[in-house]
Amino acid sequence: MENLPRGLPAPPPPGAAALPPGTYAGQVVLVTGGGTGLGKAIATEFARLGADLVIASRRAEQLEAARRELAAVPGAGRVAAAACDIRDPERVAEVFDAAEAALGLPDVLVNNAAANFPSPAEDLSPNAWRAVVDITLTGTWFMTREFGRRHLAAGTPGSIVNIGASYAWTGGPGFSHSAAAKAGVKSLVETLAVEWGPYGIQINGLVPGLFPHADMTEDIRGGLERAAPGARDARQPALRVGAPHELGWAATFLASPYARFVTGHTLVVDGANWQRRSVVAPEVVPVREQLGRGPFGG
Ligand SMILES: CCCCCCCCCCCCCC(=O)SCCNC(=O)CCNC(=O)[C@H](O)C(C)(C)COP(=O)(O)OP(=O)(O)OC[C@H]1O[C@@H](n2cnc3c(N)ncnc32)[C@H](O)[C@@H]1OP(=O)(O)O
Ligand SMILES: NC(=O)c1ccc[n+]([C@@H]2O[C@H](COP(=O)([O-])OP(=O)(O)OC[C@H]3O[C@@H](n4cnc5c(N)ncnc54)[C@H](OP(=O)(O)O)[C@@H]3O)[C@@H](O)[C@H]2O)c1
Repeated sequence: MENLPRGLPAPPPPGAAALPPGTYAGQVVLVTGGGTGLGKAIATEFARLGADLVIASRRAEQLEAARRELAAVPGAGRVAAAACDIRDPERVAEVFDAAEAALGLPDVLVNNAAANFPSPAEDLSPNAWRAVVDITLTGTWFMTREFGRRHLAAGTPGSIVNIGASYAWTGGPGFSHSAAAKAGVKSLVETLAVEWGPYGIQINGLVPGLFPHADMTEDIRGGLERAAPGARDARQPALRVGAPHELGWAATFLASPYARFVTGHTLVVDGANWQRRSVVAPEVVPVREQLGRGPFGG
């Protein structure tokens, strides 16, 4: 038989559950950025397993639409939406107050919200840098801090999943702000797993590879189109990109009772794309050129 490359098999279809039904019944799960893209896919898998959900991000209208969708997932518990800019620690505390009053202190926090746009490093204004680092790293810290303090005060266990990116290890040409912030997010996982483990708080990272979805920002979509026009599957060792529900399965596993001894770990779900380095890698194309920018200062 011919040994043709076929890539990694497709996952089971959306709607299948990776854990026993009701794994999260009676548990409250808070997902930042749970109204769009991968955050919504992650929230969907928690809903399918019976969780009560809180989704939080800035745009109330889009959150409300997602809230309705999530409430309709078979097996879902109650679903609440909270408009929140995670850069604002007071608003973050209010969201936890409201969640506690309505559903109970979240047992699981998924720090999924992040900000990103491609740019040559030398073009970034101080404010552009701050916007990305403040949302991705500092916002993640504000959410984590609030969650940790409340569990420490109550003497209850909890589980945190931080969504990362593989350029936390490799660096991210064209994404200097986001790569630096994601490296900080990964470092928080490693620090807090040790610091809060004695109090029963588990924290892991979860890194998506390339997971295209309908909510991708125009900037990211445009960068992707320029860098990888057409056949994206062929550019992955798996010969396919990720399906958002696959990431949801990984998140529900990491925060579940079946992964209680896994902490301080970052799981990469990318079909080994980030390992694809070689001394004869493809020709170097400067970031300015990849982004269709003219000479700096020109
Ligand atoms: C090399 C390329 C390869 C491509 C391959 C793709 C691979 C894909 C990999 C997949 C990885 C996927 C990973 C993911 O998907 S991560 C998730 C991506 N999703 C988001 O980022 C959603 C949220 N994003 C936002 O709200 C906004 O984009 C930002 C982050 C801006 C925050 O909004 P906020 O309302 O807080 O801020 P602001 O509007 O007041 O702006 C603040 C400052 O920022 C400057 N600013 C804003 N935009 C740009 C810009 N485009 N170029 C240069 N600068 C820009 C702006 O001028 C201002 O600076 P100044 O004027 O005051 O100085
Ligand atoms: N898609 C991929 O291929 C990929 C690859 C690697 C890593 N990731 C990571 O996966 C996660 C989700 O990304 P995505 O692709 O699903 O992108 P997305 O749809 O653009 O999601 C970003 C979410 O974060 C929320 N958000 C942004 N700024 C916020 C703020 N200040 N306060 C509260 N919420 C905020 C956004 O909602 P509002 O705008 O309403 O606030 C949005 O729901 C991110 O951590 C990203 O870095 C994605």
